Amino acid sequence: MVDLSPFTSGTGDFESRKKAAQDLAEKGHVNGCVGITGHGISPELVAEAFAVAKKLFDLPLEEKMKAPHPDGPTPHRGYSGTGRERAAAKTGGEMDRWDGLEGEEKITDYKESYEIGSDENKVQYNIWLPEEVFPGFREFTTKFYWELNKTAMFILDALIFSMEFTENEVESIKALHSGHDNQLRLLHYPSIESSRLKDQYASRLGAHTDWSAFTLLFQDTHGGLQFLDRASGEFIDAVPTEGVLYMNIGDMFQRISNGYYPSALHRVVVKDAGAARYSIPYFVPPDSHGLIEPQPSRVAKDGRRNYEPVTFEEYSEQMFRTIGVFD
Ligand SMILES: O=C(O)CCC(=O)C(=O)O
Ligand SMILES: [Fe+2]
Repeated sequence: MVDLSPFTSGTGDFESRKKAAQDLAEKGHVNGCVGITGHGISPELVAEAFAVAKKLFDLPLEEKMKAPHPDGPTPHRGYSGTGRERAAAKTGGEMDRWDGLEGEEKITDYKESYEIGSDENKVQYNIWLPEEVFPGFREFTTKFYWELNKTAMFILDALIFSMEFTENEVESIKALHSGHDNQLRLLHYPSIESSRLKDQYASRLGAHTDWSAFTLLFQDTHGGLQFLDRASGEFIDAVPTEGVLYMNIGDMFQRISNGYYPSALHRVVVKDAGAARYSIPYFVPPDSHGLIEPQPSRVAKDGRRNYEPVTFEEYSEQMFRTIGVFD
């Protein structure tokens, strides 16, 4: 756990910010993930977001399908129903294990999602439900998106501060994070029948890293999110804790930091007797055309550059071609 209130409160002096950043650097360096307190997002707003997500997923399928995620990677927006091919592909090996349990047909009904971005993003353009299907959905999720971006920018400040980058480097990294390429995802993992629960650690979302610079994650009380502990090779629970949001480093900040912060490998397993689970990830990538590269001051310290420059757009396309999934 890291307390980032010196960054979010607007009152943190240099010393308290420095301490918080050092704490972040020490803990985040281990597995690329930390729990964050003092993040500045009110519990009421988070509760409202979960209520909105539940209301959305409770709608009849034909209503949700009025904002369908298109085939292909762009835009990665709108509603994705359960059982899309890409979801199964993402869980790769772990689906086999799950399938083998009862020799049932491939289980596909385990996750549905809705992706939201900035209305100013013309490439990843939003796909909204007609207003009458869910009055207020667009307004609330847009407000929530920009509230989360404020916290994301404080976290970016803390990450940058913790790396002791030069002033020029700080400015160039910040300039790459306008917020218009972020992605708010509402996620629902339906409940799983007890007859299918022989292996309560069966997977809901296979192990992966995010492509973002970093990701914020809110989850309900059911648990299931796990991060890889790199030293032991074991997955450890990100225990749902009141007031805590989990932050994980993604592939882009791993590159920016020349690998100082590792991109966190994580997955979601079934817990809590297969109860339905809701979660809300918020991905914070750099703007798609900006060049992402290990910062020279860090490269000088490390004595080598661990990654070649790439834009987020190139990287996503490359990843998409390799694994055929969107995120
Ligand atoms: O549902 C979760 O807790 C994690 C979701 C996740 O890792 C993702 O969408 O990339
Ligand atoms: Fe993820």
